[in-house]
Amino acid sequence: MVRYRVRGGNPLRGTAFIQGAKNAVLPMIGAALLTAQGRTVLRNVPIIEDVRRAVELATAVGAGVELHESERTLVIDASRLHSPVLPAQIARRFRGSVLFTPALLHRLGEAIVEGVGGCNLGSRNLDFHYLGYKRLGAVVDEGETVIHVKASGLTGATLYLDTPSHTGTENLIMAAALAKGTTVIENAALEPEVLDVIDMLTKMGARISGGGTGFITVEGVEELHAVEHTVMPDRLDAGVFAMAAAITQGEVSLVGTGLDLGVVRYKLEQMGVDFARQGAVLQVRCDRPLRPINIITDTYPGFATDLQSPMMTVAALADGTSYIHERIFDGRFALAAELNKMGANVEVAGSRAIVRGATPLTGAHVTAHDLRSGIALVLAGLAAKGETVIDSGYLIDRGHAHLAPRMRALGADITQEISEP
Ligand SMILES: CC(=O)N[C@H]1[C@@H](OP(=O)(O)OP(=O)(O)OC[C@H]2O[C@@H](n3ccc(=O)[nH]c3=O)[C@H](O)[C@@H]2O)O[C@H](CO)[C@@H](O)[C@@H]1O
Ligand SMILES: C=C(OP(=O)(O)O)C(=O)O
Repeated sequence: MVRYRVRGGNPLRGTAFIQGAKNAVLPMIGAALLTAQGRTVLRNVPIIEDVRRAVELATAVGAGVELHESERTLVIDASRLHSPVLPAQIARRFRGSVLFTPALLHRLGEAIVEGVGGCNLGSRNLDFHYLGYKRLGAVVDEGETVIHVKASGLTGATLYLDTPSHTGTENLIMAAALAKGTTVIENAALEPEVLDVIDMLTKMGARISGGGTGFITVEGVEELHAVEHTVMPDRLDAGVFAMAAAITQGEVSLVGTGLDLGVVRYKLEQMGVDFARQGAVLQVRCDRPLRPINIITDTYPGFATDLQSPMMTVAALADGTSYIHERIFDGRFALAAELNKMGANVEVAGSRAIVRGATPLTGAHVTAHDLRSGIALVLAGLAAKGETVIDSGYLIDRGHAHLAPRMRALGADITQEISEP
């Protein structure tokens, strides 16, 4: 049992070190399993619970994995994969487990998926993944709980995604990388993390073009080799630290090479937050009352759904009425009721939320329902009067590394408590 305890009121000041991206490192661990040739080294690995689960899962299928925590480095030897089973007790704890399927298919001719976890955000289908594998020549047997994918070799095909699924795109690229012939993926995801995965696969010897255009072409190759790759910075972690500076009327320098906050920066600027790029450092400060905002979540380069919850907290502290339209997931407003316990005024109607601010927030006992609602409650706690206790903190640790010490270094009063269940 993990619980966060936050006492609000301190402005955050100092330097925040942004971690490597969760949504890039997980497919990269999957990609490392595609090759039997040598050992893969991943640098700038975020030490988050999802990475620990991915290490357990890679070990369960036969990879030798060393996680060097203080060096933030993973060394993966996938030369001796022996089990096609993604065991339920590990796979159901994180979404990234779905990204192991292509490697098992190529290396062992089958993948037995006993479950896929991830944030509880309403429907999270995987039909694009399985339809894509079928088009490439796999046989997919979708049982009640277990999915069995089999293939004695994949062949390139034209694939189309109804919506540009993030992990769907990554999985189909990995499946196509070692297929015979050419695969075209239409309506592919444009997220920077997908492009980082393409970079790594290209270094491994894959032939991929069109990344970032929505139309990806993959020319299958015979084999891939192990490489060293540095995981890109986590723009969601960076967004959270920028918001923490904004709501506490603080000033924080974000350190993480090449950070681009895109639309999140522009939205925060509209709310009155100042950003200044100083070479490789992005400085964020706020010394005025926040203005309300309208947000519509979308796939990249739209406003990331994963920052919608933290932004709801910021909106609750802004002076006026903000409107949020969630367009990616049909169940991503569990935060509203928790924020309302703290004094916010959030009204939800279907996929839209109206946030009437600014209401003073008061510490309360609240629950994280998913990773991003959890971190949004941490933000609320930083701005609230008194103490906020956030339960189900494991969900926060799925995606944010060393959260309490990194925030304490900026002056926040936050502790993480771990107890036996
Ligand atoms: C590990 C990882 O990278 N997770 C990210 C990834 O999740 P994930 O890759 O699961 O998200 P997707 O982009 O696939 O899903 C987006 C939407 O498409 C729908 N869909 C998706 C696939 C499919 O086969 N059929 C289908 O209908 C889903 O139900 C959902 O409504 O992208 C999400 C959207 O940016 C982020 O919130 C997650 O942090
Ligand atoms: C939805 C998220 O993650 P996952 O896809 O890993 O559940 C998230 O990071 O907010």
